[in-house]
Amino acid sequence: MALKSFIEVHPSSHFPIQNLPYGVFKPEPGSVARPGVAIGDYVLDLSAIAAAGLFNGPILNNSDCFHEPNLNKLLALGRPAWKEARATLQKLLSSTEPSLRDNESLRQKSLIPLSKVEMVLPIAIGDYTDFFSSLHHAKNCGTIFRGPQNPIPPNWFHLPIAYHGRASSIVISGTDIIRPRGQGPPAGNSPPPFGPSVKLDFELEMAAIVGPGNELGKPVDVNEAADHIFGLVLMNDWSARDIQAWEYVPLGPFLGKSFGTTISPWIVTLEALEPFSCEAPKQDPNPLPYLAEKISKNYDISLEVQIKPAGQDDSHVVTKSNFNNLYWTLTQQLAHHTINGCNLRPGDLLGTGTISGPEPESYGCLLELTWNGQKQLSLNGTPRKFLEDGDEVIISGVSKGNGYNIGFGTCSGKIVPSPP
Ligand SMILES: O=C(O)/C=C/C(=O)CC(=O)CC(=O)O
Ligand SMILES: [Ca+2]
Ligand SMILES: [Mg+2]
Repeated sequence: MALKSFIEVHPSSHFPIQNLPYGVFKPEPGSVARPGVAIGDYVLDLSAIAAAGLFNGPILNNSDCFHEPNLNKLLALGRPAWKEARATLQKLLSSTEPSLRDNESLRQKSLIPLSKVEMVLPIAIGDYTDFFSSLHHAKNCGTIFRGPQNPIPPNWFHLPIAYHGRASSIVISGTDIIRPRGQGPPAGNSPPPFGPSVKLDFELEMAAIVGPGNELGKPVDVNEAADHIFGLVLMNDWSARDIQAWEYVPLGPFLGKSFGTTISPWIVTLEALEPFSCEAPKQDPNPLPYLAEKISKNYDISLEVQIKPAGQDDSHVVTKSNFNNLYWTLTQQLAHHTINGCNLRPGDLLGTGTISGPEPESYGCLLELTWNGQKQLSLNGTPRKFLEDGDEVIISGVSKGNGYNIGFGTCSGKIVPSPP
């Protein structure tokens, strides 16, 4: 029989007992942030569970990792600790286990309606890297910028391309995004125009949260890389296409990306996603040995982006994609990142890159959906080429199982005007 919680969970919920994603929350404004897992319409306060002595397995029984304002300590402990925490929590929340179910005062203390809490960034992010791992996205961008002859750079099929992003401007879902100002490409011999970006875009991405990481100088083997990934979040790599187009040759994205990146509050663990793992696309040419993995895994996660245009009450679906569109796997990304000896640390964030599928309805950003503004989308009659002030972008993600969902909730942000 399927695992069931004593807490009633609607079949459409993203957060059944099979999921138990980790976040960090404040029960009320001004209170101390603490780790929790989502279950149905509630968050279970893990600091209260730890204080009650209910993390009683061999690794976690004396750990203070659930009394931290972020998950970094838990991430550093690695997969054996993550498995123990999951087993403890699934047992504690199951319909047949009395220790929390029948303890009214602990239930009152530890189960808080999601509608009441404030979610904060679940991790302290030291470093953020953003990959470029969807072939469809790479091909579309290359065609737009360089024409259809050779859209994909020759290195693309040999290594997962990435740039170093900016960790300081990563924000939690719900945070407003201030339209960046900057230089755009000049017309003819004129000086570059300066002002609020006129080509503000979203990018549909997911990101891996790094676990223990590696010592400087000691690369992670691709076949062991999964043990360094705690889980995944949804990510929006907001991009100012005009700023980016003018600045990114020769050193890559800079101010066109670093003004804001939004992540969803709940980290869905690789354990919870395991029933949705699937074979990654066959790679041709074969990757070099350090990137050749015994098991090449993707995940079947349906992704969707909606835009709620300024002044409207309804949001409109602009694209539907799937995580399994990625060519380079998470484990290849992580192994490649460390192959030169670079060290990853607990809480580092590795963005997948924009996840575009093969069909125009599955493109992961407005650059592709409007072909760099050559076409426009109709949001129930409202035209859009790029984002306008007041527009809200809402990403959602879910894996649909037999009778339950493993969901990510949403990752949203609203554009507010540049400062005067
Ligand atoms: O192929 C190019 O020259 C440019 C590609 C992009 O602009 C894509 C991009 O913004 C990178 C990303 O997905 O973050
Ligand atoms: Ca990106
Ligand atoms: Mg960005």
